[in-house]
Amino acid sequence: QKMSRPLERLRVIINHLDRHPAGIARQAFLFLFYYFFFFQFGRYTLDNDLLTPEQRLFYEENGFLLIRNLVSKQDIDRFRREFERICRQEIKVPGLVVMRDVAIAKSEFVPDQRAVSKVQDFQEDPELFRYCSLPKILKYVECFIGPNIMAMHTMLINKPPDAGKKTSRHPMHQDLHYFPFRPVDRIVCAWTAMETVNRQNGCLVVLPGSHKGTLQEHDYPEWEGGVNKMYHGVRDYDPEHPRVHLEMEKGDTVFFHPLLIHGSGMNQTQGFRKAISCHYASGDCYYIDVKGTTQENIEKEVKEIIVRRHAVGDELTFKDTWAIRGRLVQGERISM
Ligand SMILES: CC(C)CC(=O)SCCNC(=O)CCNC(=O)[C@H](O)C(C)(C)COP(=O)(O)OP(=O)(O)OC[C@H]1O[C@@H](n2cnc3c(N)ncnc32)[C@H](O)[C@@H]1OP(=O)(O)O
Ligand SMILES: Nc1ncnc2c1ncn2[C@@H]1O[C@H](COP(=O)(O)OP(=O)(O)OP(=O)(O)O)[C@@H](O)[C@H]1O
Ligand SMILES: O=C(O)CCC(=O)C(=O)O
Ligand SMILES: [Fe+2]
Ligand SMILES: [Mg+2]
Repeated sequence: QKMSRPLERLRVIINHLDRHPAGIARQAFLFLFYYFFFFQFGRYTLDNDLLTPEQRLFYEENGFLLIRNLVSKQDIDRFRREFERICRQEIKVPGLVVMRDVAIAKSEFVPDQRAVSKVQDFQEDPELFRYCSLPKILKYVECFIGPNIMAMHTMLINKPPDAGKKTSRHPMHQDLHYFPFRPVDRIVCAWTAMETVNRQNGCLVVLPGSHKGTLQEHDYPEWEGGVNKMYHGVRDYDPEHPRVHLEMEKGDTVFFHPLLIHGSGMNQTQGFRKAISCHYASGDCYYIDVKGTTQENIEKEVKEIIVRRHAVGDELTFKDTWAIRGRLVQGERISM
């Protein structure tokens, strides 16, 4: 990845000054350089002994960091077996949301993985939830959000072979759209490939640096073949914007900022592309009221589903739906 222009220029100046070591100008520039450097560093990452300066700078500039081979094959095989047991309905997990692709949602029911495009909210499944507490993952998460860590949202995505209507795509979006908590920089997603994930089977696609922008308005994209429930995309998406396809191998894990614009392409293979993910927030985060903001439309949809599923009324708030699912995995639960 390319470094930002201002940083690149500063690097050039510093190199130049190093060849002319005397003088006040050098001191002044060095001071400014390090001031700028730490200002940049402090925003999206925290002081830690794990990330190299290059990795830190990469996340600061791009809004994501890919760590190869982080989760072991054995762990991933165990997650896969647990997922298959859920699909075969051998176990029932309280609170679990099972979603079928919109293209097959109304077709005949078959209890195997072909019917399931993702499961969400597996916090009550000890085997799958092990993913969220893996020390290898938490060590990285701490670099972004600090030592108090809540697992807020859990998901195993089983992107199905596209049924011909491109419904297997996930539109470009910012995950913050779904979250009524802040501050934004103390939230991070860990997303681990459970097998080779490439352009063919619909890898993640990201817009590097988009995390420096603000939360955009989201809506259903106007896709002829249909869109999955709650798969909102950024409104006025510009398909010409430079994108990066994140091709990953089994166990590779990407950490990304909740404002990073990302999505995933269509699955053009016959396999079910699997990934497991968790969104973490600091235990010191706080809930916000999304009334009057761009997030009002997703709040409304979530409430409608909750009311249908649990036959409750207005007493359960958007905030409550998150507080109930959140689980502390390290440190203290302060205000979440
Ligand atoms: C950062 C992170 C938070 C980002 C995200 O998670 S983005 C995606 C967010 N998505 C979600 O939260 C998934 C929400 N999905 C669900 O809650 C469920 O899968 C439901 C859509 C409610 C379906 O639940 P289910 O138990 O299958 O209920 P039913 O079979 O009775 O179906 C109820 C009505 O929903 C329809 N439906 C089912 N699956 C989908 C689908 N994939 N896309 C669009 N519509 C769908 C289904 O046809 C039925 O419609 P009607 O017969 O009522 O017209
Ligand atoms: N109108 C749109 N609104 C939001 N997101 C979109 C829109 N069109 C495409 N996307 C998203 O852009 C990303 C890339 O899509 P897609 O895989 O179709 O393109 P691609 O990378 O050119 O594919 P391929 O690798 O097959 O050439 C996906 O996340 C997709 O959902
Ligand atoms: O695995 C994918 O396709 C991406 C899913 C995603 O970004 C999300 O659910 O928020
Ligand atoms: Fe996402
Ligand atoms: Mg594609």
